[in-house]
Amino acid sequence: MASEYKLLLEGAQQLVLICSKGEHYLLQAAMPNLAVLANASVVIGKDGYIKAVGHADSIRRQFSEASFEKIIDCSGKCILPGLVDAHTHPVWAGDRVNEFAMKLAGATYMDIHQAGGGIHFTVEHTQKTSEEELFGGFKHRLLRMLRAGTTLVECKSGYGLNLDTEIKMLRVIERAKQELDIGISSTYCGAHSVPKGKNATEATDDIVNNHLPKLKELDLNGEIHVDNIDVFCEKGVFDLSSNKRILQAGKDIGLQINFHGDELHPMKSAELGAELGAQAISHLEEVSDEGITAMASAKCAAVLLPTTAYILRLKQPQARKMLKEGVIVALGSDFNPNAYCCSMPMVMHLACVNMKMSMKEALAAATINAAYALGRSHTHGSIENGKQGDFIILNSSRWEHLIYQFGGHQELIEYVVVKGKVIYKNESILDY
Ligand SMILES: N=CN[C@@H](CCC(=O)O)C(=O)O
Ligand SMILES: [Zn+2]
Repeated sequence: MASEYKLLLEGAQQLVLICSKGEHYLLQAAMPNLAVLANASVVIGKDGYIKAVGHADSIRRQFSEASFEKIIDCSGKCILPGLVDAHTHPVWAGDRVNEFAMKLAGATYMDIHQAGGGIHFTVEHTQKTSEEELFGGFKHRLLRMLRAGTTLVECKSGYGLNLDTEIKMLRVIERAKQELDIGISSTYCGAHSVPKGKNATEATDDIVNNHLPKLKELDLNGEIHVDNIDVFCEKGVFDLSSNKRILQAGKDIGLQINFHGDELHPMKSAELGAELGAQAISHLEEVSDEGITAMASAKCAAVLLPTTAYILRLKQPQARKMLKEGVIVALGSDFNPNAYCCSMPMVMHLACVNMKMSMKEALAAATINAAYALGRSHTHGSIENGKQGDFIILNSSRWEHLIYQFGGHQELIEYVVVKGKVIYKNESILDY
């Protein structure tokens, strides 16, 4: 094929496609057969999208006349799709390291929240921090995520609570979408907590009557585009009826419903999400059996967050039961000042050890299923013709090392590629 291409990834020991038939998600039954090719290559076009995937010999023959801007010799290495992080809170100011000490000493998440710490502390600091400074911190965190292999990440507002600060956070996220290579799905989470001076009903009224119309206006004039709407559905925060009003109003202006539910108390959030057509619900440590059934039939993804259950010593979400019942299980880091983890390899490791997922299940949950939770699995989450050319290349001959090595991704991830462009090359990796 005589033509010009952006990138050739050549002769990988393992090319982990995830899926190969255009699936938008994988259920448990399909996960043991995760698509993996041996001695394989990938071609990425000038537009950043995948043009060919196959055995190295066949790609070499097919593209013998073609020229490539860059060729990476992947012999002895593994290629995987870029990881997808389906849940983060990465825009904030103020340091909460002291709360870690409080939790180690026995304080619960709600003890700290009700004493004015937690989200309230971060809100106070985020409200008084400039947009420029917030962008600086956010950019630094996104680069950390990229180096850990994340190429698409969901990013929430929610440390503003008042309209001006929520818009400030969303502008910061929008700027990152324009200026950085990492893919972003942005989420309005103005109902992350009830702001001081208001009760939940007043806060709900403000969101429905003021925040959401403003978001619609900003979208229409091209200033900010938001993808998802989120609420913290929790006892003492926003109850089921406030959730219903806010989430439905968000859906009415075109946002995908993707919210926090059934985390600390059983709230029937899963049942509500299924009823409202939610794309995803996160946490679910306290989900009911009926909620699991409802999510499975509504094709509503469960975004499980192993760092939260670990740090807060919560009961683990029932990943095995959800998988068995046909729920689309995805993973997220929940990066936030409470759960300071930017690494999806670490998240997958915790999902395997603490939630009893297999490595194949964890990888599918951190790629195609996480992309599904963000409504992006037609472009992300697997290595297939026509999808965006996002990859990680491991200096290892078996992909499982990405999960098996506990906190070892710095030594393993040699390249991170977004849209066919090398965004990160780990110069400290030596070939032995
Ligand atoms: N549970 C609510 N929100 C976050 C925590 C946010 C914070 O503590 O700042 C979560 O998903 O874990
Ligand atoms: Zn969260």
